[in-house]
Amino acid sequence: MLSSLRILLSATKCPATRRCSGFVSRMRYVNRLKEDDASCAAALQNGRIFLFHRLSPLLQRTERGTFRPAALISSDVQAILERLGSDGSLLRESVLINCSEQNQAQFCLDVGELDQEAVEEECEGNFVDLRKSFFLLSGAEAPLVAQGQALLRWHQTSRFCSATGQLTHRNQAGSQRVCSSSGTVYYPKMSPVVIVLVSDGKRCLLGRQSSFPRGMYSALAGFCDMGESLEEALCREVAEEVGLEVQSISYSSSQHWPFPHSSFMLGCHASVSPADTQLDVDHTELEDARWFSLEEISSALQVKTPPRRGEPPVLWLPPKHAIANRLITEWAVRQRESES
Ligand SMILES: NC(=O)c1ccc[n+]([C@@H]2O[C@H](COP(=O)([O-])OP(=O)(O)OC[C@H]3O[C@@H](n4cnc5c(N)ncnc54)[C@H](O)[C@@H]3O)[C@@H](O)[C@H]2O)c1
Ligand SMILES: [Mg+2]
Repeated sequence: MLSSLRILLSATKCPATRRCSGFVSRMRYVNRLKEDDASCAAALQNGRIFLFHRLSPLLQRTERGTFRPAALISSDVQAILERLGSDGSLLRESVLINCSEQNQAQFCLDVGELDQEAVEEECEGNFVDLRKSFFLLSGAEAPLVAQGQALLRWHQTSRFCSATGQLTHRNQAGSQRVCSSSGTVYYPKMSPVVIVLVSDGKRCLLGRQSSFPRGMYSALAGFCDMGESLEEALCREVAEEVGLEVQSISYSSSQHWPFPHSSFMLGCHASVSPADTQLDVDHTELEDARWFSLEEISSALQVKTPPRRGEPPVLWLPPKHAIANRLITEWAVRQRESES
């Protein structure tokens, strides 16, 4: 069946082509910080720090009433830590995220050992659960916070070598951990996940798990099994979850997703024959799956905030930064074009 699949690759913009100036030197700088502890320690002194408390990012409200992640100056964080009774070594546990377009190294730090309210007061912000943050932040900021949280989570759950049981030690950037006994090097891990928007040419297919908020539907997704290609995983997941065989696949884009423990989401579109759209939903995986018309999707894309408790249920979709939203939006645009 796979050999008959049509696989179309879309030309996706490289991040470097968005703004050419300085991209190469910034990336080389970040790479150097990962490899050279002394350079990274120096960069930390002049860097920006994104604070987390038990993996929830610190957000500040802007004058316009929107939210942004607090990017604090390193020396300010040091002063705050000292005022709150930390011995000062905590700052060195910061983990390198990236480098801003202003050439400032960006780090994340979890201050979960300090009193949450005291830090919030000092920093004039609030620690907000990451999932909630995703609905509050802009497109550029959410991935940064997600990356920071994923790195911090990895460090918090990788303190011991899984082969020897001995402690592991991180480098200054936090880009790797090394077993103190065997020298085995560990790098942050992601699980590949395929996410697919299936269409029958007129409608698109969305599903919901019982754990989703009321009324929310998303594209079908599933973890890739060991040894599988992206296409094989996609066909298997669609077959398992809704009992359909896809005919063609086109790649859209990818995304790092911090839930449940860092996934690498590979986003695709797929089509099924209009003559073969009868769903056979596996209810152990999905509470529901349905075909939605362009009209239904267009109005769901307009829903900006989830319905409140007591309000009538409406279809709503994952937030803008979620690749599911992108796939659904892409489908709606193409569908409008083909129907006009
Ligand atoms: N960013 C987005 O737009 C978006 C949208 C939908 C789903 N997702 C993510 O995709 C992920 C996968 O979707 P799903 O839950 O439908 O997957 P799924 O259909 O593969 O079902 C999940 C089950 O797969 C098993 N599993 C196999 N390998 C696993 C691994 N490496 N880690 C965890 N569980 C594994 C577990 O039993 C788990 O309960 C979810 O965690 C979700 O956060 C992201
Ligand atoms: Mg699934």
